[in-house]
Amino acid sequence: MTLLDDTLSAIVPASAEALAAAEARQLRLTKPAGSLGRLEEIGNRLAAIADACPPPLPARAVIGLFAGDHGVCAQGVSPWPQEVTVQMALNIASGGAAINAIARQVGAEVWVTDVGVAAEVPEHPGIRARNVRRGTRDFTVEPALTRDEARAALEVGIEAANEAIDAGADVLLTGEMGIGNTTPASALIAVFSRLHVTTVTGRGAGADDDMLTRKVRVIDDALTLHRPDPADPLGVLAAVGGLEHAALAGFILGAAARRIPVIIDGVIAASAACVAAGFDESVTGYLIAGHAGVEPGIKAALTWLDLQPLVDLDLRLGEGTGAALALPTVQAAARILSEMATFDSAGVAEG
Ligand SMILES: O=C(O)c1ccc[n+]([C@@H]2O[C@H](COP(=O)([O-])O)[C@@H](O)[C@H]2O)c1
Ligand SMILES: Cc1cc2nc[nH]c2cc1C
Repeated sequence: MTLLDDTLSAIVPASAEALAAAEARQLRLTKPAGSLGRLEEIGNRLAAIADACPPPLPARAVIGLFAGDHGVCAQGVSPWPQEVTVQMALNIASGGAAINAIARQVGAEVWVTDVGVAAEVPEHPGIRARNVRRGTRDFTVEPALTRDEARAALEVGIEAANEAIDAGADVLLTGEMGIGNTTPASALIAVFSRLHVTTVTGRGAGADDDMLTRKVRVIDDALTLHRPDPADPLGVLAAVGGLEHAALAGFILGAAARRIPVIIDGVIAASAACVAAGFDESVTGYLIAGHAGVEPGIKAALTWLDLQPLVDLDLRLGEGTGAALALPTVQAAARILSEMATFDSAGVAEG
């Protein structure tokens, strides 16, 4: 058995009993029924994930941030040069990126992993060196990855989840950095959601009209060339995915196998969540969608996964920023279920 097989066999659906207990408890807390809106739904989801009502407070957060490069950049799908991936990975590892500022604010750790950066990444105490290959192949010409490479990258993500949880993390957040990675993200979302490429493709880190048109054509051509089968998620990843997309899918699977909630970030994370759900649809019960974002693929993917985003700040950065901003809301949802008095205990009359 491989780590991927072991992880998949450990995943069970989130608990329907704990969900029902949390729904019932919400009605006994000192507030009009339903008055905390979607916060109640998040709390109930946390109960189902942990199989406990009230759920434990998700106090120790680790953002698994995976960096990778993309052969498809040769087709002119990003306005940024590929070397920005390694430069930003180093910036994040040194604490100077947006995600570091937000993570400090919300009390989350950022774990940076090189799973597929094209350039040689200098040794850095803040970067976990797990490079599977130096960037994907250009998927307009050949599959981005072999199945073995895709599996290896998935397992890098599973290992990161296990290490974070073993170190005490009780909530995981997804982050990534990779110039060009919105192109494979849209390709993956098109495959799983069965929506047209134009519906799920956006401007990424700043594509103009011409570049957006090219991006759609490039993805369309690749899907025609490879005909990826959504029933074979490893094959889909290999055909049109990315190393960080694979690692993020593994990170999600690893969390679900350990019954730990995962807050997903933007379009890259949403595409990885589609891959993870392609392996086992019960994974969706362990997910919380951090934010709505600007990329159209996010909405398509979240609809496919039956998730609603928590915050909506017109973000289009990635790195895990939207997931990190959602963390305090998720923590508040858990506290509501565990710390509020009931009508009985507080002696408050019921309506
Ligand atoms: O998370 C998102 O929704 C998101 C939306 C647009 C851009 N990004 C980030 O921008 C980079 C990819 O953009 P691009 O245009 O090079 O494909 C990559 O580093 C992502 O982290 C991320
Ligand atoms: C500067 C820069 C920072 C990023 N962070 C995530 N994606 C990014 C893309 C660019 C270009």
